[in-house]
Amino acid sequence: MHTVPLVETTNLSFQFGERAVLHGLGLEVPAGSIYGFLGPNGAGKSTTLRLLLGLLRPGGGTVRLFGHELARHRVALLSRVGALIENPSLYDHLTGHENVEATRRLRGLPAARTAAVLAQVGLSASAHRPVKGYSLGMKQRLGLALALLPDPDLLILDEPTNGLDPAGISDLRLLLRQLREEHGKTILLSSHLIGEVEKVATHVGVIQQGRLVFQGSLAALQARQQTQAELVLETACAATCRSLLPALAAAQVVAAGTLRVPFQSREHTAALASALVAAGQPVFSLHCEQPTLEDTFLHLTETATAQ
Ligand SMILES: Nc1ncnc2c1ncn2[C@@H]1O[C@H](COP(=O)(O)OP(=O)(O)OP(=O)(O)O)[C@@H](O)[C@H]1O
Repeated sequence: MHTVPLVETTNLSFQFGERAVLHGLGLEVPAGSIYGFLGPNGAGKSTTLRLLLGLLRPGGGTVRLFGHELARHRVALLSRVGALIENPSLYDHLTGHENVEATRRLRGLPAARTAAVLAQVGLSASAHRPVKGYSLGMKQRLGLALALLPDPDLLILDEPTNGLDPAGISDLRLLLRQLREEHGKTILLSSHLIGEVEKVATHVGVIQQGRLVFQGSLAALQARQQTQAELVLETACAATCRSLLPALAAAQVVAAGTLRVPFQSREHTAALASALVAAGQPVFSLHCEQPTLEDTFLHLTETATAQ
């Protein structure tokens, strides 16, 4: 069954004055996903998230949320979205509970929501302490509690781990997973760190200079990573080996005695070793090097820059 993406942009463009910042973006955030929106600083992540929240008006293209056009049903659609775009604005001298209560009343939401969201973000026990004593991670969770007040179906979080220590990042990751798995939320979060996103995301979009250079499941990104594996061969004379064996025609001579060749399969590797020995060439070592997901991410963003 094909379900409508919760967020879908078509040919979305934006410019600040003369400066084009987004070029024909086609985001698709599947319902029930944690979508990691990745890109280096300045790539256009925050601008995109602002467009999704109706805080900026597109220069071209459309934004659809829950299958409906944002420009036409803005209020109704945004009532189903919770967002954390900058550091949450909190009253430091008030308690966590009082902070949530203030926003709840302002928005006319049921009284029971306050305790519910504080529990959801794991702050029930500290709810009656002043926020000025909270760690950055606790403040971030309180910000999330505010975003969760209207019980939104979709959460949009801009760099939610910014400034958090490793323990805070790990806590937040756990919380996001819980929100998805136990409360059915779809989460779109931006980050410039693939290492962070790969631990929590089910889907990934990579943006570079305002263009989407990859979009798909995390598994698809990992599959791309696997296709970039290379065999590294240490031998006596790399150039001789390459000229002797057709299988090495595409190999790269990286040093006098070292060749790199795209990895194909274990069988291909074994055949290559036999052919080298049969051709009288020594094989000092032959091993497979797999790029990390971070290498793949850097490669994606660097390739795009070079275009
Ligand atoms: N108000 C503005 N006026 C002019 N240019 C802007 C404005 N805000 C952002 N930009 C530019 O638009 C581009 C995209 O910025 P954006 O903040 O969306 O990137 P980002 O991917 O979120 O990066 P970061 O992680 O650094 O926030 C950048 O080149 C930025 O300098």
